[in-house]
Amino acid sequence: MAALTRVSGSVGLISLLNPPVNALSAAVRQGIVDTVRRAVSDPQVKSVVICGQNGVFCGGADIKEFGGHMSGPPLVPIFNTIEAADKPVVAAIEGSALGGGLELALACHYRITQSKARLGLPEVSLGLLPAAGGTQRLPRLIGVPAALDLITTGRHLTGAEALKLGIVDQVTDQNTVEAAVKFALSIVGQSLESRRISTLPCPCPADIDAFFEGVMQRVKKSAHGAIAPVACVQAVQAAATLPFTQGMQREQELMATLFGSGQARALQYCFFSQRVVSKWSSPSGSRWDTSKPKPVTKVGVIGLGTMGRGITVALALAGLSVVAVETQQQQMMAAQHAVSGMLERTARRRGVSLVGDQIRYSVELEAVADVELVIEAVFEDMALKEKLFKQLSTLCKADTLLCSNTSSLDIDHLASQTHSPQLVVGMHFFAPAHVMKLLEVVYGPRSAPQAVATAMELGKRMGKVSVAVGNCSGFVGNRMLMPYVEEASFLVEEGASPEIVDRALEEFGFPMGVFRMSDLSGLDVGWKVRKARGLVEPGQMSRVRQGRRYSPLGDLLCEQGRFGQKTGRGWYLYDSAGSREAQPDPWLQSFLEEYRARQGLVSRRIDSQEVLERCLYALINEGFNILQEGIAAGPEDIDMIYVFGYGFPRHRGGPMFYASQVGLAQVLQRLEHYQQLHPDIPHLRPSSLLRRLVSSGSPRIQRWREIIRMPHSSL
Ligand SMILES: CCCCCC/C=C/CC(=O)SCCNC(=O)CCNC(=O)[C@H](O)C(C)(C)COP(=O)(O)OP(=O)(O)OC[C@H]1O[C@@H](n2cnc3c(N)ncnc32)[C@H](O)[C@@H]1OP(=O)(O)O
Repeated sequence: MAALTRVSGSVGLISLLNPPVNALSAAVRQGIVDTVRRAVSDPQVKSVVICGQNGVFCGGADIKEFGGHMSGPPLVPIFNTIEAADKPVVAAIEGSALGGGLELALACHYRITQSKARLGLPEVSLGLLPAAGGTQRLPRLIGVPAALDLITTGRHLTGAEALKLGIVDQVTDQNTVEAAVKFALSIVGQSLESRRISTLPCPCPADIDAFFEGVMQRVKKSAHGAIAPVACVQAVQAAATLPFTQGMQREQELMATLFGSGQARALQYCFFSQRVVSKWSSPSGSRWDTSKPKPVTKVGVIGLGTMGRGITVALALAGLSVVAVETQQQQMMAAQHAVSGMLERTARRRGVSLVGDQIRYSVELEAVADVELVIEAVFEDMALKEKLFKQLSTLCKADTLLCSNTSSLDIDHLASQTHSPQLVVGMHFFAPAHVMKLLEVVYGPRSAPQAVATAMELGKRMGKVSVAVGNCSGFVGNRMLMPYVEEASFLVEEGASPEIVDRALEEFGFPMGVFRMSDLSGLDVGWKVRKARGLVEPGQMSRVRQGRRYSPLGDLLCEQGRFGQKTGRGWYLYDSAGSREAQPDPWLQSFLEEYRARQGLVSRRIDSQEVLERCLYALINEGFNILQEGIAAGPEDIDMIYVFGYGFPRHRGGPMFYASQVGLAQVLQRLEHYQQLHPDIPHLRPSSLLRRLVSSGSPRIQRWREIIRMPHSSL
């Protein structure tokens, strides 16, 4: 798991051998212990280089080991031994040096890196902190503010950025290991005193207490209840205020509280789930590993409203040629202007340079005749989309993939308008499309495996987490959102205020509660959908529609012109149209009182437990229905959709993982309880899959797929 060879006469070359990322498994750690001992005691070895096999230095601790019993030598003494060695040790960083991988490099006396290598301490995104000395060595090397930024965000740096910050000593575009060996030969005999980071003083800001107080406030605010970022700050504070050995003790104590936490389990589940969803499969038997994506270089985007603009930017940033079509000249010009600005801002933020002339604008649909894939992003109007798909099917090349960005309309129906329904899939982006990481790829029963594979691959090229899902109204994300949003409105009818509902959800970890989110996206959006479904009865207050409970509150607000932030009034009051500062609205309070009185509803006190249970369990219950119907292949798919598309707190793992943490029997029992109280709300009726899982002993979430696939009686 680690090999020692002697190269260039006197350099001991230690290679980590654990593909694909040379994670520090027990065997690798033992390998490092053995090879370092041999290299240090071999009189013919004058200096040492540590590298990783296959162009990757080290992806950090082996995350797969975290769930079980940890055995093998611990990292901290290994790294201390390396640092204390009396022969120079040089890290040769290629590919990645992340987490424990970077901590290993920090224990070495010198670091040489490939310019494109990725370096970072991403432990915080796994619910942990860099507990093999990372929180103590990095601040000593680059100063407290820069170390705090890297450790609390977990962001990756390129080799070139790492050089600027002083994390590495040299960057090369040549063979990194050869450069490191050459360097190792050149430093034999030099003093190592100043190279042992643990012995360096920690460069600190002037008023250290005030500094950490400010940092802690900012970190807590953006953590939304995640505990790891807070522990990271505490650990770095220890580096700034304590000697190294005591700082290390503090690091270990903080790590101990994080390591066994539910949040760490949830975040590590997210890490693996993100990879699971890329290995998609569909009920027709098509799969990621047997379906080859079609090469795509040129994409057409039709409709340059908010979504079309964002999609155009995302495609261009991924290096694709884009033909952007908007039928009205004036709207096209406005879109062109907006896209240029978005591209410039995003490129600046990401530190990438723009490639010119990637986007061609046109008012003619024929402009997309030679593209390999079209993404339609026109209004959510089935008649308009039908017409467009018919036209595209005639004018595009016979093998062009036709994709729709619809958020809820029937993909099969759109496919049926074309000559080649197998080439039609949904590509459902989330606003703003160049920022949000989620892409729902929607397949129908006739979609070709290659069409799904191509859309998934295109999403990946755009840096998205692509999740393949089946076709149904609202697909996965919006279908589950309906009961969640409806429950929130029912709670307000029953006595809660929008503030009470939002506070409970925000304390749970959502960046915004239902009502603040609705005000941001516009109440008219849901109004339009409800109208299309025949649910809206203007001026009417009836609370039963289409045979089930309905809340007309949202419709009544829209009828008053209260569309949310854009009109300065919605569920909240804003200083002016477009302002973001939500204030409780006394008008809304009296409106609700009057509404309840007219409905004969007696307002009652609703606590945050009820808010969370009714909103979240209704959402989760719909998730179980979706799994049962095979619309999502597994709970990981749903969880990644909610984490990346709907702001579900990542440290809760996603709704299905959260349900597994709460306990499926508990979720079932509470749903049964609420269903008894509200028999007119169908989405509180427990899903039969939930019942089946509970009667199977509530297995671990990783086993749900087996149970879902098992034949069962519907009784
Ligand atoms: C109580 C004391 C305990 C002490 C514990 C000490 C703590 C140490 C802290 C750590 O080091 S935690 C780990 C920190 N490292 C990371 O977070 C890196 C995670 N990996 C990545 O970001 C990426 O994988 C990569 C390294 C940048 C490579 O990306 P790429 O896109 O090239 O490949 P992937 O598809 O992501 O990964 C390929 C394959 O490898 C698996 N994998 C990656 N990293 C790890 C890892 N650290 N441990 C175990 N497995 C890892 C990944 O799951 C993929 O597997 P698959 O089966 O092919 O899907």
